[in-house]
Amino acid sequence: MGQVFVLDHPLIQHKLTYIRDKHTGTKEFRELVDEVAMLMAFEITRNLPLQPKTIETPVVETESSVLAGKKIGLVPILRAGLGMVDGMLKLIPAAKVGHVGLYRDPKTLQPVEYYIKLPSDIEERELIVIDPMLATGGSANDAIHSLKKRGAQNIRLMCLIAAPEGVEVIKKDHPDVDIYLGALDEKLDEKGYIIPGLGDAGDRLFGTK
Ligand SMILES: O=P(O)(O)OC[C@H]1O[C@H](OP(=O)(O)OP(=O)(O)O)[C@H](O)[C@@H]1O
Ligand SMILES: O=c1cc[nH]c(=O)[nH]1
Ligand SMILES: [Mg+2]
Repeated sequence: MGQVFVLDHPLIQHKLTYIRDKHTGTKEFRELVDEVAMLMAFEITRNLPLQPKTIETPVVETESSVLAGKKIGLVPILRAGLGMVDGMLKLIPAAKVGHVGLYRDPKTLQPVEYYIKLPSDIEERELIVIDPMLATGGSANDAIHSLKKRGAQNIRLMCLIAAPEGVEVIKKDHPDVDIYLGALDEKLDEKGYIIPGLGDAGDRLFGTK
């Protein structure tokens, strides 16, 4: 069964408060999402494998450690997932980036896929699907299905905020996928928005309405 990790580092929680605040404008919202994505990348890479490397310090030869070169792929769900890419690349600069374009139909709440472009070697990569919001779970669920259909073997999901409903959908349909969250909120409202949430992540990132 997939595990759910709420990354409760104080810096993440502090920044999330201002991300949620409706008085935070587009520029600051975008900067905060970028910073939180970087902090979450720090937590999510905690178990990356290391390999020994012999080096010389100015004083003595010693055996130290370097990353073992695990191949990582970031897969933002368009649009709002784009806001988290640069922050993650600051810590994982060698990652390749695939894109899945999906929007949620406002009436049916069903995801509609309109674009997909992935690194050619996704089956060898550890993929991290990124989206600020996991609401009904339909979008992330669909994105993960698309990746698996194309050969992905190893997938994790990282979101700023999730509703319990969305988490349950991913746990049920993709028990192999671990979920990393900045916060697990209370519920969805009748329009499928996360309560308390942050509103519409894409609109707040890009200044649209
Ligand atoms: O879990 P769900 O119920 O599927 O909802 C979550 C999705 O909704 C938002 O995208 P949106 O459809 O607003 O597209 P956008 O990023 O282009 O604004 C969000 O970024 C997720 O992708
Ligand atoms: O609360 C929500 C739910 C879906 N998409 C968003 O951007 N926000
Ligand atoms: Mg949106």
